[in-house]
Amino acid sequence: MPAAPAVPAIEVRGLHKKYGPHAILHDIDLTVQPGEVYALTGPNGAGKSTLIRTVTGLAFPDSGEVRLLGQDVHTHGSRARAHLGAVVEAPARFYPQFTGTQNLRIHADLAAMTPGGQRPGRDRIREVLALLELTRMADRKVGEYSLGQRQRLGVASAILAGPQVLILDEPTSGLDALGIGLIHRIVTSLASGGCAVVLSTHHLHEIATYAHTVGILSAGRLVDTVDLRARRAAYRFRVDDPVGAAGWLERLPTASQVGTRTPYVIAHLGSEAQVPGALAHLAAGGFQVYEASPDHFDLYEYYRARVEQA
Ligand SMILES: Nc1ncnc2c1ncn2[C@@H]1O[C@H](COP(=O)(O)OP(=O)(O)OP(=O)(O)O)[C@@H](O)[C@H]1O
Repeated sequence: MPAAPAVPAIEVRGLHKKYGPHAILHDIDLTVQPGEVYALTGPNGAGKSTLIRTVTGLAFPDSGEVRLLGQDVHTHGSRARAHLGAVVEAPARFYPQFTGTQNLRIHADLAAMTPGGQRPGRDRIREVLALLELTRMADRKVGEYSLGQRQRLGVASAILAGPQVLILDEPTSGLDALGIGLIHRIVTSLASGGCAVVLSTHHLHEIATYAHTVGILSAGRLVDTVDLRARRAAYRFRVDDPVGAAGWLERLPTASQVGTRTPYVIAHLGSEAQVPGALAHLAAGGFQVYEASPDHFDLYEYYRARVEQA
């Protein structure tokens, strides 16, 4: 019997939202699968935070629906959010007179109240503080934290209960370069364990290296969804005869979407493991190959063109 299709981690269908007379989100559809890192980007005021607040159930749509792991977040909120970790305000709100550890204990108590929720213990609190490099600050009052430290504590609280869906509004704003790398590593590691991650960001160069999908929101519309994994599968070969080499590479079963950008022939190969086979194939066809490299996709240039067109 074929396996049942996996339930998407996040499913947004036909979402519309207005603030007063102003339409903010128009007909948004998006799906995020378990293990996927989905980056939401777009100009200031495009509606990213509004979309994130609506997806987490903090704001209500005028029409459309949002499901987290199959549960409607607006009609079955506590069940839908049982496996959700989120930071929807930057920086997240904490009690400034309590320490980082005490604030996380409060979050642990809240996690225990969700349906089927278990209270993360002291070891887990220590673990997430260490993961976010906050051990040194653990027993200091949050009122004494810097902006970046509060931002990291927000992510610590979001991952405390081991979420299956993690939603972060601009998690790297206010962080230094090492802090940004830290968030990326945490997100990547959670996703490889099956957690679906949605994050909003303006940092295109960074997300281009690790997000799987990028949604471009412009004036409340999701104008494009870019599959970065497919884009990363392209390789380019500098050859003596790009047009002839393109015709020849098309015969290679592992090559697809073959094209030329003189002096290169470009092909999607699925993975790096296929590069030696492609080189051998080109050599067998009598083509001189001077250089082979990944054909990097310039997300920034793509984004700029897409937003200007929208
Ligand atoms: N509570 C509110 N009441 C009325 N209008 C709002 C409210 N929240 C947001 N808006 C409007 O909705 C639009 C989208 O705002 P939103 O904060 O979602 O954008 P954003 O893409 O997150 O922007 P940024 O990149 O600047 O953070 C803006 O025009 C904003 O003025």
